[in-house]
Amino acid sequence: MAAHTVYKEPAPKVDRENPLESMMSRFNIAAEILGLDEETYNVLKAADKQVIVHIPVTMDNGKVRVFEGYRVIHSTVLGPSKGGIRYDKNVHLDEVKALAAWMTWKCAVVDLPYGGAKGGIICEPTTMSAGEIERLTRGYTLAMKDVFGPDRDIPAPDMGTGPREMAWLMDEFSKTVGATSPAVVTGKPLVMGGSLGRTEATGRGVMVSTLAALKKLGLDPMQVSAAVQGFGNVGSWAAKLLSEQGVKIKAISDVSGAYWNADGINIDEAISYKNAHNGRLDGYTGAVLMENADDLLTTDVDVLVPAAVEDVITEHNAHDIKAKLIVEGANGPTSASADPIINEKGIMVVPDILANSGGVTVSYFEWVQNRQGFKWTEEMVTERADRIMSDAFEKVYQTSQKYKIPMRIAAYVVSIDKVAQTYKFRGGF
Ligand SMILES: NC(=O)c1ccc[n+]([C@@H]2O[C@H](COP(=O)([O-])OP(=O)(O)OC[C@H]3O[C@@H](n4cnc5c(N)ncnc54)[C@H](O)[C@@H]3O)[C@@H](O)[C@H]2O)c1
Repeated sequence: MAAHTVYKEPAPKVDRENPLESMMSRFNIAAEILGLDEETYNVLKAADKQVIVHIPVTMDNGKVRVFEGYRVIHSTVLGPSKGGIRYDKNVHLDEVKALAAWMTWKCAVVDLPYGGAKGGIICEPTTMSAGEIERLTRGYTLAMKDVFGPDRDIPAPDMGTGPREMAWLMDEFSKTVGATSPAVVTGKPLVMGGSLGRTEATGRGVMVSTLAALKKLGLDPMQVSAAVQGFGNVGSWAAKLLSEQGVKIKAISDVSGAYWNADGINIDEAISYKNAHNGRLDGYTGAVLMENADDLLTTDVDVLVPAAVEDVITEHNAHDIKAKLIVEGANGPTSASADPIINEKGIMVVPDILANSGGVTVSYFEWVQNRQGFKWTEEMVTERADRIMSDAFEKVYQTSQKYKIPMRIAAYVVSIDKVAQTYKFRGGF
């Protein structure tokens, strides 16, 4: 059976579990459960297209620097591909490939008519001027003009990029095709076709899926405590919305450290503090600074929300986790090697491809609004996104019950099954 195929890829440059291998090991388990035939397995495991470009940019000192950029289209079986663009010095093709495949599964699990893609440029945006970043973004867009398109491939922000870069991308693409094309990219500024509700969408989806999971576990949100790792867009919104539902947030963290308060942290206060201090919690006095920030992950709470970076829950600390529920706000916060330990302990995991899919769902709404030429109200966005998240959670949960498998594998089963069935209908060569 094809699912046993050994999958070999070059090791990534970074010193952590290869994200592509992590993704493939879960993909393989789900493929085996589904009894995926060899043809479909081989089609779905490989990226459709990998584009590597070299972008010459005139730097402020007058010299030309050449940057390497990628766009990986993993699949367009369900529709045009969708996925963010990352600007970071550690971007490497393997990671982009893994992230592109994750986008395929993420879009499929929430039933969006999208395939998966991801892009990236090896650069250090924090050391570049706005002008240099603009020229880089426009150069990348021009280089990708035949890849991007509202019906082909729709980028969005990721690490190191935001509404500003998406505005430049939209403008450059529009000039290239000779027509205003807002639907070519999502995550745009609100004034130029961005969607209401996008900022909080991922954190909101984390909250909705946490409540759905607590219900299955028979736990009352008013009686449970939580720890949230990462206090950026996803972490701070998840913490705020969960605390509004009565969950006691006992610990939060960011790059400055982890902060603990047994009586519950006042999240609105912590967000105001962060906003007034350059986006960081350094010196926050509403909670005690924990000696070791990593202890947040193993602290005594009911719910753990990793919402910062990849590979923080590993075979080394999974044994010590006390939470009954993990809701993955971040992409890939749990190494594949930790999965068996977590399953053994009976911890329920709402996996990343389900828990943080609220973001891409509202990106999809942005694309729909751009194509409709009609702006939805915030209530419309929220109500529709919440329904999509609840339905997706229920489908994954029912699949986990049916096959007696963990939620993570169930999410892959739901996604792969949808893409595989569609592939069969569309047909190969
Ligand atoms: N923003 C979205 O809509 C969205 C959607 C889906 C998935 N995600 C994923 O969620 C995660 C967070 O994204 P974001 O948009 O909130 O990023 P962000 O840059 O807004 O925030 C990241 C936060 O994590 C903190 N952090 C970084 N390293 C840390 C560490 N080692 N320990 C504790 N905290 C640390 C930072 O200080 C910051 O508070 C990423 O994995 C991202 O891919 C984001």
